[in-house]
Amino acid sequence: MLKADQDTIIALATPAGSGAIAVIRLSGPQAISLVSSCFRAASGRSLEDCPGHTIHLGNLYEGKRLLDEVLVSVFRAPRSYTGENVVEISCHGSPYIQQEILQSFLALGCRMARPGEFTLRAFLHGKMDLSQAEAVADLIASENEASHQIALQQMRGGYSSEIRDLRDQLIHFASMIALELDFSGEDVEFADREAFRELLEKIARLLKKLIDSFAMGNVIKKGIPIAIAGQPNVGKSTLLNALLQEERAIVSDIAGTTRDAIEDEITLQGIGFRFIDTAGLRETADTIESIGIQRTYEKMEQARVLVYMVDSSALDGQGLEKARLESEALRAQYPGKPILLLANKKDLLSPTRQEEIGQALEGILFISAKTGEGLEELQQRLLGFIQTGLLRNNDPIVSNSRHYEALTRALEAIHRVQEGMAEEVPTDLVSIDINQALFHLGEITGQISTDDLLGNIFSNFCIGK
Ligand SMILES: Nc1nc2c(c(=O)[nH]1)N(C=O)[C@@H](CNc1ccc(C(=O)N[C@@H](CCC(=O)O)C(=O)O)cc1)CN2
Ligand SMILES: Nc1nc2c(ncn2[C@@H]2O[C@H](COP(=O)(O)OP(=O)(O)OP(=O)(O)O)[C@@H](O)[C@H]2O)c(=O)[nH]1
Ligand SMILES: [Mg+2]
Repeated sequence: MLKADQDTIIALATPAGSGAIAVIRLSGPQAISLVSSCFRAASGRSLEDCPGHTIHLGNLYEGKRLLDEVLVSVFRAPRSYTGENVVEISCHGSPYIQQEILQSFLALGCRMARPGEFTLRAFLHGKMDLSQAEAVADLIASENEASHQIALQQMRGGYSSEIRDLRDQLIHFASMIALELDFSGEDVEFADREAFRELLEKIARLLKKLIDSFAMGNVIKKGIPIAIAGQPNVGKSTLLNALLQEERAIVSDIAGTTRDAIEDEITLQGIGFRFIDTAGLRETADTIESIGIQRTYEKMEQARVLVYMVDSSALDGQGLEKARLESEALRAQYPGKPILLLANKKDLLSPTRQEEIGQALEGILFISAKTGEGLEELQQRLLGFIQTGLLRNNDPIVSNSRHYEALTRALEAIHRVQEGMAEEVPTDLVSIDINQALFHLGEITGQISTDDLLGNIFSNFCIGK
């Protein structure tokens, strides 16, 4: 079913609905001849005779009926996106015209493309490897600069060429070792053990680097989670609303207003941040509130950055000491997690009081969620926590969980090979692990794939891609 078969497929490449222009794309052996048979070019030339990568103005007909005046782009196999003959029809963007054109080609023997089928064909014709094809879907889905950068980098080859290269070298050793096994009676060594060890070392280093990048890649793709926690009534929900510029969470002067975590995303300087407003932390007999508080702890656990808010207008001497202890407890509980101490309700504070609090709680940031004062500085501090440098340098970042899985398995197999060699395990056993590593590396680039896997990946694409 997933073979690059002889069908000519068709789909709307632009979003459904009306627009200035819509693009209908055909791919397959008959694409050019089918369009040619119902297109009359203004130049008088036939599409059949024109070279690839050319555009033609003309009229499109269904039988004798004029459908639209269109621009037709012709790509000839193998120089096209899919590697097949491709024709793109740019028509006027009315849903009616789009449907009429689609219908007329279906009647002529085209078939509607399945989701991702154009890109699947590009993969099957060797126009791109599997990780590049997956990046096409990520690119379309990316909504901020950071995830766009990652997808674009992966689509242009990313880490897959490096993986392919190391895999090829590993195949070389695998075949040398297989040769040794063929001569098992004699004591011969075709594979240079020292060079092999170096290669394994190199592969393990690359895999580890890629695996480590996933934590960041995943977070960037989904938005960096930032939990806003603190006691009831300090102004957490007011802050969420202020950041989102929308009345997302209920605000009231009743302590315990927020019962369940509420989250939403905004983009700051190209990076998606997911802010999570939580139920205020306190001892409570209320069952529902205590479930909410339980959830607060879960969200604090999952967050990349913790914002801990206090109500600065309510901090007397005792409160100040309590806030200091709380912040220390948090640092002990979440070691390594950036924690930002926020003093809210600055608008209610006298400058001298602010100074006293600032001295007692080092690094605390004063804001007023109500007036918006200090929010700019808050966003700057949050951005500072996330190494923006990571987007500037060109180190590849893995954001695809299928790749993460395969990389992890491949590294495990490489480690087993390394151990096996160190312990002088019989060569035939070591070669099983080498093959495992080859398998998992090949899964990433698609050098090894099954119809099931491909079906799974491409069915998540949109139709027309
Ligand atoms: N109109 C249109 N815009 C589009 C696409 C498309 O298919 N059609 N793309 C689709 O996603 C992207 C561009 N990707 C493309 C990639 C390769 C080729 C292509 O014709 N490749 C040939 C020739 C290369 C060359 O001239 O050197 C080839 O690879 O052999 C076309 C589009 C984004 N914009
Ligand atoms: N003056 C002043 N009042 C504020 C400020 N921020 C919040 N408030 C008020 O403080 C009260 C509590 O605000 P919320 O945002 O509901 O507090 P919360 O931390 O979400 O409370 P819980 O959901 O109960 O945990 C409301 O009456 C807000 O209007 C501020 O910066 N200045
Ligand atoms: Mg609240």
